[in-house]
Amino acid sequence: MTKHKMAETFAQVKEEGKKAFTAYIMAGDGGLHMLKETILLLEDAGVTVVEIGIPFSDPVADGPVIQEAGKRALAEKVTLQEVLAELASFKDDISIPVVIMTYANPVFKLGAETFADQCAAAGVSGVIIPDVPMEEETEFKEPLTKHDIALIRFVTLTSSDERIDETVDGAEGFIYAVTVNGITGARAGFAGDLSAHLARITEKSPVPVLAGFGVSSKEQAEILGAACDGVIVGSKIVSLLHEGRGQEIKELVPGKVGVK
Ligand SMILES: O=P(O)(O)OC[C@@H](O)[C@@H](O)c1c[nH]c2ccccc12
Repeated sequence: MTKHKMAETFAQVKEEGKKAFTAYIMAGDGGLHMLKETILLLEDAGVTVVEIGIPFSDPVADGPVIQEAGKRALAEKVTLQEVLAELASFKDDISIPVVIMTYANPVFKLGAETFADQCAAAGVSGVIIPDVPMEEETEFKEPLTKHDIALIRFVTLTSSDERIDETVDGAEGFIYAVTVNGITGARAGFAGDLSAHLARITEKSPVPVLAGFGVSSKEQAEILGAACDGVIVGSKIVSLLHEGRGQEIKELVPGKVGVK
């Protein structure tokens, strides 16, 4: 798939009266052979997009749950290249768009061109590199653009209006709207003005705006989703999969807006 295909998927979800639901998983947690099965389980659960994390030794933005999953995956010696090769082997058997989440270092090591080529061969629609700010994205973006793969940008709670304008200008795939100040992980509550913040970004953005960090229940997904185009759920999904409770993931995914 490509970023244009991903855009079609988002449009279809909207047409169905639903919000997008992106599920983050850690590649190699439980073994790389589990990847296809896990993606099919997410598809069945009604997930819109799967965000596949690549295990990394120094995951600065990851909270404890994702860090532990990364350690388990690293113990399996799973690498970026292996994940992309594995994905390529079954890409025609899955139907939801795939986004790769990796830090800059593994991409540098592989080379941005090779990385983009291998993402294309793996049918990847988008890439998230959280430690690469917009100002430094060009060398990653150019080779991805050749393959019609999106480089996804972040907006944070502290982004000024001016910064939001710059970020949405030329944004691709979707905007990752970070909902808390800090690292990933489940949280009980959010700032009171979060919905207004999300609505403001959504109004400005040419691509869907998805809210992520700390979303761990269907109720939270519904509340945040109401102010933007959907949510991203990581730690909760990673925990459920690790505990062998993958069947419960469907209970996190909201149905049609306004229908309980
Ligand atoms: O785990 P949470 O709080 O549900 O948040 C999603 C997040 O885990 C996932 O998108 C992610 C994992 N590692 C990251 C690093 C940076 C930004 C985002 C991420």
